[in-house]
Amino acid sequence: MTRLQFHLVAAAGVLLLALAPALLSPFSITLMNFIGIYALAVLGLVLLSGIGGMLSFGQAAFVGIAAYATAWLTVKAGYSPWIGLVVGVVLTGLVAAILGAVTLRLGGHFLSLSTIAWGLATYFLFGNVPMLGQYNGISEIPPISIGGYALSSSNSIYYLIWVFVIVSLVLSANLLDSREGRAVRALRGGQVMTESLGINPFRVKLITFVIAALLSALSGWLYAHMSRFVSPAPFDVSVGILYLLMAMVGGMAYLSGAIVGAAVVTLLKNSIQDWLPVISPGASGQLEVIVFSVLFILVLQRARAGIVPLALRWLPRVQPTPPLASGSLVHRQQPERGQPILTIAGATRRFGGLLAVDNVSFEVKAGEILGLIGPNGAGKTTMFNLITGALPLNQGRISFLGQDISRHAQRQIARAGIARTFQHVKLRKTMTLLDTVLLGTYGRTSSGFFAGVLRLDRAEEARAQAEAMRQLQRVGLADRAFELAGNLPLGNQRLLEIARALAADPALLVLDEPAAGLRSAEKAELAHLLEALRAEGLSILLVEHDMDFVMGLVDRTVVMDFGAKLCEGTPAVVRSDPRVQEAYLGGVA
Ligand SMILES: Nc1ncnc2c1ncn2[C@@H]1O[C@H](COP(=O)(O)OP(=O)(O)OP(=O)(O)O)[C@@H](O)[C@H]1O
Repeated sequence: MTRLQFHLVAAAGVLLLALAPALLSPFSITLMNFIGIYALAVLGLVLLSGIGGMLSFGQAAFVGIAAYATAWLTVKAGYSPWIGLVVGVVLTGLVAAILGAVTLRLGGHFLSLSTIAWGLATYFLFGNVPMLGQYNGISEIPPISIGGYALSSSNSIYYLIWVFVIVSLVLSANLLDSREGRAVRALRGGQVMTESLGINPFRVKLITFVIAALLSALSGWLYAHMSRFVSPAPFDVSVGILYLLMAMVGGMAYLSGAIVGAAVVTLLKNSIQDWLPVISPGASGQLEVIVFSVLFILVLQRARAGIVPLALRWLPRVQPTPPLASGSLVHRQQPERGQPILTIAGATRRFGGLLAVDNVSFEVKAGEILGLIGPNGAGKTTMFNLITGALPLNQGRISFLGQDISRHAQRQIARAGIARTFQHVKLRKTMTLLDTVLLGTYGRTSSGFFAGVLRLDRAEEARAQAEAMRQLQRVGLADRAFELAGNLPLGNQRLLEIARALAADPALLVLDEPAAGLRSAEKAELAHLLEALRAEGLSILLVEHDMDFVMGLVDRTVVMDFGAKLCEGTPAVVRSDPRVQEAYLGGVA
């Protein structure tokens, strides 16, 4: 399907939505209103949990904060619902920023557990504060008015709800297709990967968390003025779980999954409410919970990815948008060949009583490939982690381009010009090759969330895309730019990681066992690429096990054993050193 056809289909969908009030019964429109209101909250959850990887059970609390804020302001203080919208959104954003700042550093399921805690706390707060009507809630909330026209009927508020849904969907899609959106998509790759790209994962998580809360706030505002009544029950943690179910049914990783999931679960809930009283009069409330619990488990077991990816398999693929590709990002002036660029002086790292790196000193010079080798447990990986900032030094000093980086965080080191790859490839499998390499340009570009959402970033994005295409060409993967990273064989995935690292325009490339797991043809291709990069003036530090690969490629080698530096020199010198033969080569030379 071409882009034009896709836009025509989308326009037809919007037209159908616009005609719905003329075609459907008022009851169906009320259901559609609920679907739209749920979809807004679920859209936030998709961004937060499905795409950003932060599982939240507490999204209903944010819906509630905005709903109560507008209810109180309009009923008790007599303000317009539009003031209620502004205050509701600001208040929800503030609460989310504070909660996020406190909880988002928690790893793994501790974050999810904390979302349950504040979900419950908010529910009890609503139910116990006399000003908020306690468990009776606040009633007689006025309808929203536009230019003196009150949106008091289902049909009239319908348009407002769906305008909010469509605008939020489009803006969220814009975000995901921008510099910061790619950072959100990278979060699931873990802290070490995101930091290695110069991204501050905590900041990205916090902003995503606030955006998700703001979408919930819009949902809460519309809910309050559509229902004209708020009470604690619709903002309970169980509703937060229902939102999660909607996201999972629709497709957690897809923005459109929010609408599909909200629609399927709302329609199902409605039909359950029709037939459960017939099966079991008097117990339908409890049975509904059981039916949804069973559904949740079934979805987890059978269709974890949701409906949207299933449907996408049958629908024609939309042609990828051609890269914007114009102009170029600023390139760094590479240091003069032969100048020391990385100096390690007396680096020491202990793990308890074990000296993993023991007073190691060496230099990497501009334009050379330096190999760091040693037998298993010699301390190479620890040394690698010290250089890239993944581990702090106990003693010693590391300087890069004359700057002391010993105490720098990983992302500062990345931004200073050291780009790395990983022994176990760290790629987001569902990102295209182009997007993967674009991630590498993060530290060289500056468009923020706001610019991304409003598409004010296109000029910079065009330069970044041109750069990403150039790096893909450099590693020989340009013709596969729109394929998914997960579909590549391991050898190509390693090349892709190198392209991503090169997109950061580093002065030093550090590679962690790049030949591990590669077939000999792939190794030859990799060696050829590294030689070409050296010829262009790039400096490379290679931590590698594969002796043939290292010795045929590097200018100099540093050998480590038992945490200490054993010797250093050209491959010929190192090969003939008896200490090395004894410790590592076992007489191979
Ligand atoms: N996080 C850690 N906690 C405790 N000990 C560690 C830790 N990381 C590494 N070590 C120990 O430090 C020593 C050096 O390990 P390191 O992984 O740096 O060696 P290596 O040369 O990279 O080995 P390999 O080639 O097997 O990866 C080993 O004895 C290892 O068990």
